[in-house]
Amino acid sequence: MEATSSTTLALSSPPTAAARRSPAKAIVASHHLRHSSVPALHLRAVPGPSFRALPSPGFPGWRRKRGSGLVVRAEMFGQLTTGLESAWNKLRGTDQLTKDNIAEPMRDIRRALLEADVSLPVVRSFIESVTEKAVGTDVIRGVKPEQQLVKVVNDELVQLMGGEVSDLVFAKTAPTVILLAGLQGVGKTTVCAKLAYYLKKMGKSCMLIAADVYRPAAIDQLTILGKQVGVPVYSEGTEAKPSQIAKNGIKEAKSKKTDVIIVDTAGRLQVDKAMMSELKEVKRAVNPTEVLLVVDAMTGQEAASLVSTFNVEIGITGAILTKLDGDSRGGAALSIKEVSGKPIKFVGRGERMEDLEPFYPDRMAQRILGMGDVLSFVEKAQEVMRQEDAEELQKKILSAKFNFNDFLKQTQAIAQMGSFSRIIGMIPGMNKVTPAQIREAEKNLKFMESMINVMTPEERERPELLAESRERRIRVAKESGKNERQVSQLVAQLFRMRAQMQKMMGAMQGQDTPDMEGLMDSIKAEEQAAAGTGKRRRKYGNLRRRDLDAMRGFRRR
Ligand SMILES: Nc1nc2c(ncn2[C@@H]2O[C@H](COP(=O)(O)OP(=O)(O)OP(=O)(O)O)[C@@H](O)[C@H]2O)c(=O)[nH]1
Repeated sequence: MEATSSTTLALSSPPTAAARRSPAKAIVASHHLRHSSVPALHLRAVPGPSFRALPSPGFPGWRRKRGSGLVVRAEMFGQLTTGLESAWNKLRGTDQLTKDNIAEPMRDIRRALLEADVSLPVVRSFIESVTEKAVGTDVIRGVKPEQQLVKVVNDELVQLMGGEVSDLVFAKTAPTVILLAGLQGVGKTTVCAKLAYYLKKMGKSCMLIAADVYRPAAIDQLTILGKQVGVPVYSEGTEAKPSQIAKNGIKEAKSKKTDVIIVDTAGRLQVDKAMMSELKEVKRAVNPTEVLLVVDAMTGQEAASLVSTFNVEIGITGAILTKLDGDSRGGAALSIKEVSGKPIKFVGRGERMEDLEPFYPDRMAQRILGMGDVLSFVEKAQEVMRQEDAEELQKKILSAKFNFNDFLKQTQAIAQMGSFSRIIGMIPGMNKVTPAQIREAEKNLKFMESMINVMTPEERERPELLAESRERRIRVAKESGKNERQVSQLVAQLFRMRAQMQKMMGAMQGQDTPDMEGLMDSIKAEEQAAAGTGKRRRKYGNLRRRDLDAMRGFRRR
């Protein structure tokens, strides 16, 4: 038995004689960004009776130790993890992520991905989007640039692998038919049984259909594995046509009210016409809910183009990636979704029946980076920052200090989140806003920004300066190409926002009981009264006067 402890460990060089006598001494915990620039080999230390021979890229020989009481296994995608690490190391001592200082780490990431056999177009678009996001990321207090880059890379890796976990789809009315395809030796027959075992644990009854008639041993193998997991296997030997076997098998499964039927099909050494047309025929005969292509992780980006080819030829719903426990470099896991558009639904991580699990892009990304702790630290820091920002804003509103910087920050935050129109559409009750109104709102935002941009830092900080000084307003108007009245309106608008926000915050905090009705009435009246109507003129006839009143009112505070 293995894997009771799963601490990720690293050796910075092949073990010395002393280290071989005591492997534990040679192991350095890697739960933090390491300083070493020496490529580290990722190992998983698990208690066990022997020291198993395991893949050791770059350090042949030393893994043959036996009887040490320690089982050491290469961590998945260890080489890729190591390659990425040199990227983080290059950012040490910097205090920000910039286009310049990120160039070299991005080259390391690019190299690491290519060495991991990720397809070139995928690498290119990945690098582009990580660069763009990393440079545009706000600095979070307490978070180092290298940690921030880890987080950006993690998020992009998750997206690259499909974002969400792609669940198995079940037919609305049973049985669900799963058709498995794949080249010879990829682990298809084994996956049939593993999947049945997995579904059985979910409480589903299963049946396996042996439709691989070209390799008699495959039928025997499936029968044995079926027995092992306690699932019936339907077979008709090697004489019948695969499509007919599958049809008959489904009939039998239906009579037994089986929930899920898994059809094992023949594998070939390479994609050929005969294979594709036979698969098409079986697919037509069984009308499957899922068609899953089993691919071998060791074949790297080749696996991704296979998924693409099968999808074009027969139409598939997803892939199952086997042999991830081996010395695979990660190219398949990282390329499949992006290259083929089809998700990886399961991964095989060993030969045992329980070694099949759903594919979780986020867990996979974390395994690749080997930095779960850094990621959660950055996430927490982001959360704290959001909270601090909100608290800061709240304080400012309550003490009537909401200024033009805050105003700008808010509008820019909206811009960052996407176009104004999309944001408006998301606000409940706001979806009746017409496109013309949205365009108008966007224009207004730009209009206001142009005035704020020419204010001095002091004026932005203390809008009272503008309220009190006509010269300042005239200057802002001149520099922004607007007129004095427009600047006065903007200043008055900020004071009105302060008043409204303060009243609402006060109400939320139970500090006073503002005249909410009056406030809402006045907002509604302003919205309803169309510009230039008699009602609007009566109520807001002297807009300049009202603006000045607002400023005076707040100057007294
Ligand atoms: N290490 C490891 N071995 C696996 C995994 N899945 C399958 N295998 C092994 O790969 C070998 C081939 O598996 P099969 O299931 O016979 O492959 P197949 O695709 O059905 O092969 P054909 O019937 O010839 O098309 C077997 O020795 C399996 O035990 C896995 O996830 N990890």
